[in-house]
Amino acid sequence: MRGMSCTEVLVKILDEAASLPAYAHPGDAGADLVTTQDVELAPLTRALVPTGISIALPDGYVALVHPRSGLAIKQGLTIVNAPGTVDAGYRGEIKVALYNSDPTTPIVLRRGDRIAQLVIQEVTRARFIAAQELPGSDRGDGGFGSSGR
Ligand SMILES: O=c1ccn([C@H]2C[C@H](O)[C@@H](COP(=O)(O)OP(=O)(O)OP(=O)(O)O)O2)c(=O)[nH]1
Ligand SMILES: [Mg+2]
Repeated sequence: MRGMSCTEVLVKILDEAASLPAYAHPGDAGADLVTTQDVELAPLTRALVPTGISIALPDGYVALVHPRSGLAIKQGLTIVNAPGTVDAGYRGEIKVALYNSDPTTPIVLRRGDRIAQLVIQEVTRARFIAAQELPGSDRGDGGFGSSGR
């Protein structure tokens, strides 16, 4: 069986509460990110939360900031712009736009809590070419439920 490929990514730690993104299990796609701030999210509010790291991705890669499903299901914690896009050239601190989707219960996060996960992926860039006509396809312009439930 083919193993998962592995790419070196330089990480700068910016805060004492931060650490290298960590995979909980061998084979995991998502490496957990922590918050370096205490955060209290009132119901139906959002906040941009620092992770205490910046990274240098090789060209041709992207880091996607995904929610953690446990926090999402148990507390309603999600990410407004999920998945967040960290461009290869970005050298600033990675931040997470957290959202408390629960209508009644605040969410309390403590410095060092794992709040999101980073998925590293190879990407293709397009050379966009303006065209008057597009080649036909089986789907055509059907979408938005056109195939039925
Ligand atoms: O969840 C996220 C999303 C983005 N970023 C950082 C890295 C990314 O490279 C940069 C810009 O993100 P994006 O392109 O999504 O935001 P924008 O609103 O288009 O801003 P910009 O004009 O800076 O591209 O912000 C994060 O730290 N976390
Ligand atoms: Mg942008």
